[in-house]
Amino acid sequence: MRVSLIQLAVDPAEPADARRARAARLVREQRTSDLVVLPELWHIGAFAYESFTRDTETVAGPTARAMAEAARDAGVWLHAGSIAERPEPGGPVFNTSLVLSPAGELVRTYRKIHRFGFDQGEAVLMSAGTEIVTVPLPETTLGLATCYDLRFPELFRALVDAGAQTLVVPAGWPERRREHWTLLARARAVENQSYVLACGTAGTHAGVPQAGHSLVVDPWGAVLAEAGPDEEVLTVDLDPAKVAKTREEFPALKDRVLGR
Ligand SMILES: NC(=O)CCC(=O)C(=O)O
Repeated sequence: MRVSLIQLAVDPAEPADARRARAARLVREQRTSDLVVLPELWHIGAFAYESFTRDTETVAGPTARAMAEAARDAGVWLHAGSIAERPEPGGPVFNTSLVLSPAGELVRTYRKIHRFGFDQGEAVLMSAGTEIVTVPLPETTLGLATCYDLRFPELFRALVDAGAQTLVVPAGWPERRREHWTLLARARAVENQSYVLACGTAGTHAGVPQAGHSLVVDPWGAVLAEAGPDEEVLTVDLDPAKVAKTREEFPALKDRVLGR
């Protein structure tokens, strides 16, 4: 199973429509992949708080439409990262991930459960999701999480209990906490004996330099590929059978005592 993580640069000087067109072009270039992943809130920037309630969309809006066409043209499963979703005019805004099929259909959405910012930014401007979301693909079952969610192991355990084998984490993670990003991505892979596809952004927006360093981690915790700081596409061939093999050969998940 071939996966491509598109570590997109988010530059405030680039209009959102131009970035959508560029992201769509990059998705179309991944036609040899089975699954393509984009980062969190790439249409506005994960730290561009002033955009959170201003530049909102629905799941039928311009980002979703551009991504549906790109997924269909490339014939790939597409985790299109997340958008600032406002389902109803004047209603709450969610940080919502979109998963599209190779036919360009929106098959699942995930609303980020843990909002970042303590008492500012996302934590006050957006509403929290409540639903654990998995997506069965032909080769693996995805478990969905977003950025700050990476710090909450109980979410990932719940995803594994719901059948997840490949944990997908779009993010807009800052450079100043890059060590946490790589450490936590590997920890979530090891403790859940799952692949982790962690896809961040590049560049600087809202004055916050982004970490880049997207990574693909295998169920044993080995980093199969890691990006640098700039815009880059990481393409990796995964062996979906490795999840069951790892869980069978080192059955730590079966030894759980609490929370079963
Ligand atoms: N967009 C985010 O969720 C940022 C998370 C973050 O900066 C951190 O957990 O550290």
